[in-house]
This record gives sequence, C-alpha cells and structure tokens, in this order.
Amino acid sequence: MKDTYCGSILQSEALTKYIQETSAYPREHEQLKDLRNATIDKYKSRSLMNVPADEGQFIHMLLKIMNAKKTIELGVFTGYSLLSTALALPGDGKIIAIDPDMEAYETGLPYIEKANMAHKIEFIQSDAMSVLKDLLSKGEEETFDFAFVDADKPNYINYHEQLLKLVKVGGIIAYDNTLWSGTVAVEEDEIPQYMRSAREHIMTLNSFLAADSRIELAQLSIGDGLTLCRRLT
Ligand SMILES: C[S@@+](CC[C@H](N)C(=O)[O-])C[C@H]1O[C@@H](n2cnc3c(N)ncnc32)[C@H](O)[C@@H]1O
Repeated sequence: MKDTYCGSILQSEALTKYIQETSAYPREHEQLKDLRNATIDKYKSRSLMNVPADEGQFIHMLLKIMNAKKTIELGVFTGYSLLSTALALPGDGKIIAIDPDMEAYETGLPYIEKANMAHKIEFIQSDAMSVLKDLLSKGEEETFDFAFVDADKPNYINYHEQLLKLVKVGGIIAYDNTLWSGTVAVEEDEIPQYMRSAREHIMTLNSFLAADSRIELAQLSIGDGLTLCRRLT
C-alpha cells in the first residue's frame, strides 16, 4: 500500500479511493460534482484545494445537527465547501464568504446559482483579517454559529482570536489542513522544502489549540485534517 502527500499520509491512496467511491461520490450533490469537475478542468492539480467529497459531506451533516443558520468562511476558492455549507443551511440562512480571488469564486458560482443557493451567500473579495475586524467593529460579536477556515495557514492562529469573538458560545470554528498532508507526523528533513513553512505554522497552531481552555477540541483525520473547536466561554 502506497502512502501519499496528496491525502493524509495516515490514509493510503487505496483507502481514500475506497471511501470516496463507495460512500462519498454516490451521495455527492449534482452541482457539487459539476463544480468539482469545472475546477479540475480549469485548475488541474490546484483543484485539490477543494475539500474532498467526504469532508464536504461531514461539514454538511455537522451544520444540520447544529441547526446552524449563520456562518462565515475564510478561503473560498471555487466554492466546494461553500456550496456544501449553503446546502445545509435553512432558506433564510446566511454565509459570509471571504477570498481575494474573485476569478476562482466566479468559476464555481454558476453551480451555486444552479443549486439555488446564491441568495444565502455574501461574497467579499478581500483579505480575511480586514473583514473579521470590520465585522467586530460593526457589532457582529457572538452572532455566528460556525466558521470554516481554509485560507492562508500562517494566519490561522490570528484568525482564531477574532473568530472566538465572532462565534457564539457553543458555536464551532473548524480549521482545515491541520495534518498538512500527514507531514506533521514526519521529520522535517523527510518532507519537501516547499511544505516546511506551512507545516511549522500548522504544528504551532495544533499545539496552541490543544492548550486553549476556551474551546473543546476534536481533531479529525478526514481530508487533510479538520480540527473542530467548540467555544466554551
Ligand atoms: C484551499 S483554498 C480554499 C478551498 C475551498 N474551501 C474549497 O473547498 O473549495 C484556499 C483559498 O484561500 C484563499 N486565501 C489566501 N489568503 C487569504 C486571505 N488572506 N484571506 C482570505 N482568503 C485567502 C486563496 O485565494 C484560496 O482561494
């Protein structure tokens, strides 16, 4: 069995393929499938930035269990996690979606529109930190049920402080890529140079979150690693 840096190193390529083909792809919403394929056509290997289908389905189910109504997403790309989220929210649900890359968002937008989900989304073409600060200055503290963070890894730890103010007590902040292709469990000199800096930031974040008494924590080895933080105080 071959391990890979394209999925978690803890999960073999064969196991990832089995999960997607047996459970995830047969259940994938038509517009999510089309959005993923449009992303592959345009972005080739960069399409791996979309969350995988099983992770999208996990987020979707989590939001329904929580009865989430208002969420925020940092790092949209072509919108796979965004559409997974929108499909889980009630008709009057709302998502603030932030990404400086308008072209990527517009690549996925036709599929979001076809799924009749565009009315739930306020897309802000910007750097995430400035929007978080703006929301706090406008009195949006403790109004979000859920936050999904899939943007620039070095800033996750800074986003955490702002999101702890924006998310309600009992709400969840979810951080993506917290296993960084499994490299967090490998010696630095064994991994490619280009992955080392972000790996360092992710490892610092993981240790920080583990020691943060303001949250309950669950780190899942789904996709590239997803850490759920439930605000306690
Ligand atoms: C891994 S992709 C997001 C994938 C997306 N969640 C999905 O499932 O399709 C990361 C995105 O973060 C965005 N990004 C990078 N720096 C950012 C920042 N400072 N603020 C907001 N988004 C940022 C990039 O433009 C990119 O589109």
